[in-house]
Amino acid sequence: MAAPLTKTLSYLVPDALAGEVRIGMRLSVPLGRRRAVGFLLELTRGPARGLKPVAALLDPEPLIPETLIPLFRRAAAYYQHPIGQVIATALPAGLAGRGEAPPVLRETFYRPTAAEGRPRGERQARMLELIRMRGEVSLSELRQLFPSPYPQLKRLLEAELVSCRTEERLRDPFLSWPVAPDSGPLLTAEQDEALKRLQPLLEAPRFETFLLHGVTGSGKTEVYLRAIDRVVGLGRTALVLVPEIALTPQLVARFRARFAGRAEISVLHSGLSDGERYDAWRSILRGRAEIVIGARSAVFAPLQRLGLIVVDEEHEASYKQSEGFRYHARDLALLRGQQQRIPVLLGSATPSLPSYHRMVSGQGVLLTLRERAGGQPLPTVELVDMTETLFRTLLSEPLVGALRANLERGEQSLLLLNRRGFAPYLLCGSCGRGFRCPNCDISLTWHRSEGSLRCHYCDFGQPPPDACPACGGIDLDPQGAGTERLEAELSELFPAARIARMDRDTTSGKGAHRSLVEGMLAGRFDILVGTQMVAKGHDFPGVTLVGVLNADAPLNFPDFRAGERTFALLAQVAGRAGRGDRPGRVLLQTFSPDHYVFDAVVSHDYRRFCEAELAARRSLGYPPFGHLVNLVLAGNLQSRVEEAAAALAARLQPLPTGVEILGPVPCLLPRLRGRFRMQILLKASRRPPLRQLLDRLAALSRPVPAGVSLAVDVDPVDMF
Ligand SMILES: Nc1ncnc2c1ncn2[C@@H]1O[C@H](COP(=O)(O)OP(=O)(O)OP(=O)(O)O)[C@@H](O)[C@H]1O
Ligand SMILES: [Zn+2]
Repeated sequence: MAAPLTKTLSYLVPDALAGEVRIGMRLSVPLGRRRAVGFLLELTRGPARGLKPVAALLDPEPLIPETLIPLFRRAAAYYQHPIGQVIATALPAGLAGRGEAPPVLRETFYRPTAAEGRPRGERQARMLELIRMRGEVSLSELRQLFPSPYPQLKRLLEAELVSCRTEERLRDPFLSWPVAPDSGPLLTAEQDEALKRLQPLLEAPRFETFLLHGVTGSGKTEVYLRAIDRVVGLGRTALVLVPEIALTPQLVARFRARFAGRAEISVLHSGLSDGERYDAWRSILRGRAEIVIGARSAVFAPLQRLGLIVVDEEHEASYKQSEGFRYHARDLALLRGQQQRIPVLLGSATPSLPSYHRMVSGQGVLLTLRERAGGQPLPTVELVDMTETLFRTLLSEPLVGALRANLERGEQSLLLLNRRGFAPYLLCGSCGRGFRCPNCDISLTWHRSEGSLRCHYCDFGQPPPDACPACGGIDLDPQGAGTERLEAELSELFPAARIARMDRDTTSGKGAHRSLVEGMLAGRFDILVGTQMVAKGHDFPGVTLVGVLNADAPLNFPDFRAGERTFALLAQVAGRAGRGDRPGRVLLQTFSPDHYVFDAVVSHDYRRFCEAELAARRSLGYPPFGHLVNLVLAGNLQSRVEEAAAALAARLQPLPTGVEILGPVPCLLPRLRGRFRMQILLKASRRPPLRQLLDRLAALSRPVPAGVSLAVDVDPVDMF
């Protein structure tokens, strides 16, 4: 059911529907006194006693392929989430609700007929000219160029100067990035070797996990392309998961260029409307797309005859959904591979510790690319010790010098400061009062160009007051720096430089991110400033200098993964340097140059970092050596949430042997969007006792009182 029920329900199929009903269809069924949407997961024969009849079938054909049903079942059980809501997450929006599918779009196309002649009206004549010139023009385009074109079109049709045809339109706006077909470079020896290892499983699929660990710029994408080419050539389909599709225009373009005219690619991205998602789902289901590229939820794409799943940048935290159904797409990709008996290829320059650990403990095949594809060296990485520079300079002298030299040589630079806005705080110069979000109780960030104080968690915003509400003082001081301030400072330092900024604020508009990428590729910018977005996957051959402003900032995050995350971020951003003909240089500004993370980044030694980090995790029993489940309670009344957390912790006793309970304690963000939050962290070295405890939790009637919500986060990734 598309309802928060943990169990599945049985209904009777009335004789009238028996001929048409099939697994994977949506049904309208009675639930209590109302009607609800259900998903048909299983058909059995048996006694009908006590069963209510199905009211209607909502789909003429199954909407869910049978192969996905075991995935939904396992995911629901593993993440302790109602199966109906699991399915609802997978399906295009709207289909789990009242059952109304978005209308199928039809598009009309106009073509010239053989008839010669010129219509009388000026508008008609211009339309006809366009249609003749182009051979065929769609109604939607005509509507854009000629508002309300219908009367003229009608006359053109009547005069038999044009003809028209209508077809079902599958909407895909991602198809506009221009591509030139390409057949791919000669493989490097390492790429070739990796493909040889993959080959047998592409030909005769069975489940296996491959981890492609390739240094930045080693050409992992090329390995995916060749592997998929093989899969498609054998008549099977492939699924490619990427962390965030809107930030991956280059990868998508490479796929489209390579498969142009040979295989249909369906791109599932966040810019799709509900209708477009529905179209994409249907076209995949009907086998019209051989290759599907998409973010997290694409792991459920209804591909048939699947032959390979690729998970690019598999270390990315965005593969984990952080609310509702809290699944991890990489883990579900592995599960799907196992269920459908096909290989799964994980790729990254900085693989996650769990994936790396799987390989070294023999649960998969490690494929390594040690060299960059064009033979370029990895960039040199240098530390700038900020404890030795003057207090409060944002840009150190060495970094300014390197930027200047790069500008003089006409080479591009990229700067990372992982904080958007102008300044993280605005403080009253007289009394020191700051401004906090009324909903989340954290400091508001000063966005100068927007003229507002903004919360980065709930997006609350307010204009800054003219005077301090506490003391009436009028000089409010921005403290610290974000990307907006960095951009401003750079423009003062280098007035002639062409500077662009890439962060959530500058890329929210349609096509904005893409035009920044295109601008960098075309050499229209000298310096690109941004948050971690600039570190992701870009292949800008012109960039020779990378600078990181607060390289140690993420180390201070109170999370056992802080080291792993910092390493990944720094290694990834460093890897943007020197990908073209000229060598790259990286400067990391840090207040703690002695931290072991920096050794690993400077020496590009991923393995040594992993070994050290794994040893630490092992001694503390953290993943991948232990398993975590976070229970997050939230509500409007603090005392209620506290009491509920204490009561729940008590009800979990006695704990199965091997399970530890940490808390209840307030969450790292004790208030978020106006709700108070407490967490109970469960930790175990083995899964079975943890599972046993979760089953007990699921069986509790009313685990939390009214007014308090409970979220179960299995394998949490962000514990804020
Ligand atoms: N065999 C090859 N010969 C020459 N160039 C290649 C070859 N394979 C890939 N390349 C080029 O090398 C560059 C880097 O490739 P790609 O972007 O796939 O690297 P990557 O491994 O994904 O890097 P990162 O993890 O840093 O994003 C691209 O410009 C690509 O076209
Ligand atoms: Zn807030």
